[in-house]
Amino acid sequence: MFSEFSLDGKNLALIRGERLLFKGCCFSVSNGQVLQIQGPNGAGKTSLLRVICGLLESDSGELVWSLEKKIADFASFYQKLIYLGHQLGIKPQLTVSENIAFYYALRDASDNNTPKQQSNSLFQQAIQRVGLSGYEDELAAHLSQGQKRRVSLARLMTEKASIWILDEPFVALDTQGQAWLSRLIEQHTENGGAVIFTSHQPVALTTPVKTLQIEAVEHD
Ligand SMILES: Nc1ncnc2c1ncn2[C@@H]1O[C@H](COP(=O)(O)OP(=O)(O)OP(=O)(O)O)[C@@H](O)[C@H]1O
Repeated sequence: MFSEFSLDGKNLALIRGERLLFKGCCFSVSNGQVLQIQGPNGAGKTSLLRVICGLLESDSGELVWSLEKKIADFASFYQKLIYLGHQLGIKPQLTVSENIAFYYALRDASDNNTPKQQSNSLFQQAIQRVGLSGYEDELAAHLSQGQKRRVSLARLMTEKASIWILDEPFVALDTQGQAWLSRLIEQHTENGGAVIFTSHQPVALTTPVKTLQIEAVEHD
């Protein structure tokens, strides 16, 4: 379903403030693969995700994106990724329905090919799939942390991004929510997508998971 792509991180190093967070960081991700970034608090996992998304620049090393086996510029790749960070990106003053409708409106604004009626039925399915049926008219501000996380994760179903970049996506989810997210990730990779995520916990997936350990650099 997704065109052929790969992303290679080569010898990346990052300094934040005066502190060298990591160096010599290498990884590779392509269609159908899952990469879990692990490491202690403050090692630089979120920072690395931000480097991958182009929100931070590494101090050395490079990221090599390729599409259909050809080296691609970041702008072409940017269209293909979605980043869900620590901030959930939901609007507390809007209801669950309105938040999810907003994601679809964003998607439709950049995609004239999906008929509106199709979006509406996808929208109902999304609310059901994230397990928030019955909460459609609840203000997001009044939801629990896990329910807010579920609203945020609905974006994964609205976008057609091939690479999902997820910072601690399992945080606050209950057992059923974790199983649902695991299945969503598996389905995405079965369709040829890729997922890069951080988690302090091991995650059970049927898709093989590559791991990248970020070690805190020793400072004197
Ligand atoms: N804007 C900033 N300026 C300077 N240092 C920063 C900035 N943002 C983050 N840092 C520092 O970079 C380090 C790595 O932060 P980061 O959030 O990437 O770690 P992490 O591995 O994701 O941690 P955690 O497991 O706690 O989420 C931390 O020591 C943090 O204080």
